[in-house]
Order: sequence, then structure tokens, then C-alpha cells
Amino acid sequence: MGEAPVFFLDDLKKEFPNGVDLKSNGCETATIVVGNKTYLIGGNSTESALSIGVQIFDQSSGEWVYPTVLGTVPKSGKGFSAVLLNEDRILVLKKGSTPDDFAWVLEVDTQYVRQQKKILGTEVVAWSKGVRGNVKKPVVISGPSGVGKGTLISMLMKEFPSMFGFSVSHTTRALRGVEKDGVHYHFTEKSVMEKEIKDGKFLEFASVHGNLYGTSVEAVEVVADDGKRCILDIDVQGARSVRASSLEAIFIFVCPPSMEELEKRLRARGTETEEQVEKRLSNAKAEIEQGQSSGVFDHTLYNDDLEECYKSLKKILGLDESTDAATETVTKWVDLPADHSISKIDQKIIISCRTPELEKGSKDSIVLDASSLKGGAPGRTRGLEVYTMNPFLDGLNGINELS
Ligand SMILES: Nc1ncnc2c1ncn2[C@@H]1O[C@H](COP(=O)(O)OP(=O)(O)OP(=O)(O)O)[C@@H](O)[C@H]1O
Ligand SMILES: Nc1nc2c(ncn2[C@@H]2O[C@H](COP(=O)(O)O)[C@@H](O)[C@H]2O)c(=O)[nH]1
Repeated sequence: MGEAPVFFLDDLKKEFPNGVDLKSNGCETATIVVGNKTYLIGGNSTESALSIGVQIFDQSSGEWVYPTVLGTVPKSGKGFSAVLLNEDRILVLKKGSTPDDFAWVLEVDTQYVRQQKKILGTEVVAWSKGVRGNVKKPVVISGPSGVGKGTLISMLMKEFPSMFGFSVSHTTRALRGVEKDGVHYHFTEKSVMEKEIKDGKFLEFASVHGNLYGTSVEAVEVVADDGKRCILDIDVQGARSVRASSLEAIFIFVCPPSMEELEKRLRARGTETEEQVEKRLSNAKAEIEQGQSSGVFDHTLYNDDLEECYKSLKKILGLDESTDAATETVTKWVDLPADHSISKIDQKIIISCRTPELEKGSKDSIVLDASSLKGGAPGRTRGLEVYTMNPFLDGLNGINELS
């Protein structure tokens, strides 16, 4: 709770309509009313003057609230516009920004935000970057230690380097000889990771074989930013948490042909001490049971013959012989003009340039179609579509999809 600049309060009492811009110390802000709360987006961020701040004026208590802000906070730019979508999220458009950075979503009452409010006991908002189109669902791969998850993932990434990206987990376990920090894992201190978990930076985390492991929201986001399909190698507890989150994914459980073969592989890998091997083997029994009965997994793979198992994995992921290994997911955006106005019709946001050329009819408006949004915090909001429309032409004849 806190005090906000008096003139904001006075301005807000005038009951501005949603999306209207106010100016504070040269800093542009947008206000959006959701129920009895007014979200003031922009102005001073409590974290940094370089990122977009959020404050909430609660009309029922007459108090200003500084919410816990989750997700990657967009950097402030040349100002922005905001529009309410579905009463639970606000679309924030950054003026004059680069094509891959102009659409952001501030979640104010989504399932994820409500869940986090309960956990953290504070007011919460969550940022999620808007991504055009639908990158395919992330893939969660689980299974007991030594079954061959890492081997299968390496094969996939080698064959389809531009299609898949690996979610680099955090762990408190010690680095193995060949591993690189930031590539195989982010190796971290327990106290640091616990603090980051508390701050809501993790999509999931679990204690596995005596160490803490977790997938940060950022680990998944950087893969989506690259236009790639994310692969997560996590244990069954983690898979269950992801299943309960808003991240829509495909869940695959990998089973060994027998416990004897699992032990053989784990020992042959030679990366664990005898004590650790014993621990991993005894945990494997419970994991296999849970993996086959929990209802978390969409598919089970038996990794007996590696090549056969890899073929089955590719089939599940829709990668047959004819799939072009070099296929890239290209997400093209548009340059958002700095000087624009926005209006909303159903789930379509019309962005019109405030330029003389437009008045003469020589420029197009941009249409953002938010009717098929998917995903959201933690992670990206996918499914935004972009069109251009010449306002001086009638009907759909004037709409061109950007490709
Ligand atoms: N089908 C297979 N047949 C024989 N050996 C295999 C097979 N699949 C993987 N292996 C070998 O088993 C060992 C363990 O595999 P890998 O490291 O990929 O397991 P993992 O499931 O990723 O384990 P962890 O969960 O501990 O990271 C490796 O030495 C690998 O080469
Ligand atoms: N819940 C999570 N489990 C994870 C994550 N990253 C890895 N793992 C699982 O841990 C074990 C052991 O891995 P190792 O590298 O020490 O052999 C393995 O089953 C992984 O799947 C994570 O981020 N979250």
C-alpha cells in the first residue's frame, strides 16, 4: 500500500474512460478500470525507471496499492496505449517499438494471477509478452534418471536445430565434469533459488534425488522468443506442476525396458557416486508407478532400442520422414507508429496512424485480432494476429494479412 501522486488521484476521480493517457513528470501513463480497481500503467516503476510500472487505485478502500509484479517487465519506450481484454488482462502496445517488442499483456485477474495472489497473499499482476501466431506446444519429457531422456532430446535438437529449444533448468546439484553452466543447467545456490522461487520466478520446482531443480519462467520464454518449440526435461513432480499451470504442453513419459537395464545405464554413464546411484534407483520405482498412473502424461515411450524409441518420439511430435529439418517458425510483426490512436471492436484492436497521409487515405490501419489468444503468464501470450486494413475501403476487401 502506498501514496500516489495527488494529481493522479484527482485525475482518476474524473472517471476517465479506459485507455486514456495521462502525463506525469513527462512520463506517459494509461489507466484501465477493471471492476473497482483502476490500473495505472506507466509512470514510476518501483523496480526501475527503465521499465513500465504498475500501480492500482482501489476505489473501495481509497488506497493505492503497489502489486507484486510477476513475469518479464517490458522496458519503457516512447509511451504506449492500453486496452482491456476479457476483463482479466490488459493489452499494452508500446509506441514506436521494434516489431518483436510492441505487444505486451498485463494479466490482472487470470487463473494464474488469482493462484499467485493466494500463494503470495498480496495484490499481483503478471506480464506476458504477446507473440504472433501459434508456436507449437512445449514438450515436457519425464522419466527416471538414466532412462535416456537427455539422449533422446539431444538427438531431436541435433536433427531439428531451428525447430526446438531446450529449457535450461536451475539446479542446486554440483556441476558434472562435461557440463557447462547456462547450457546444461543454471547451477545455483539453494538460498538464491529459494528466494527466486518465493519471488514467483519459477514455473515449477521440485526436490529431486536430494537437490532442488526448477524451470524458471524465463527459461521457457527465451525459447519462445527465438520462435522455437520448447523442450523441458523434468521429473514427474515437476510435470504435475506444469500440468496444473497455464502452460499448455504435450507430456511424454519415458519408461526403461526393465529396472536391471536402467541400473546398467545409470552405472555405465558413470556420473554418480554409488550412494547417488542407489538413491536414483530407489526413486525410479515410485516415478515409474506415478508416471504410468497419474494421468499427467499424454504418451508413454519405452526406451529399449534407442533408434526405435526416437522414431516413436518424432511420430508423437508430428515429425515424419518428410519434415524439413530446417523449417523455421518465422514470426513477423509490424512497426507500430509512435503517433497513433486505438479503438476496439469485439476482440479486434484497430490502430490508426494520426498522420495527414492517413486522412488522405494513403495509409493503412493495423488490426490486432485478439480473439484466439492462448497461453499467457507464466510464459508468452500466443495467438495474436495482425492485419492491415485500409479504412477507406469497405468490408474485408480492405484487410490484408501480414505474412
Ligand atoms: N536405448 C538405450 N539403450 C542403451 N543405452 C541407452 C539408451 N538410451 C540412453 N542410453 C544411455 O543411458 C545413459 C543414460 O542416458 P541419459 O543420460 O540420456 O538419461 P537421462 O534420462 O537423461 O538421465 P537423468 O535424468 O539422470 O539426466 C547414457 O549413457 C545413454 O547413452
Ligand atoms: N522438476 C524438475 N526436475 C528437473 C528439472 N531439471 C531436471 N530435472 C530432473 O532431475 C533429474 C535428475 O537430473 P540430473 O541432471 O541431475 O541427472 C532428472 O529426472 C531430470 O528430469 C527441473 O527444472 N525441474
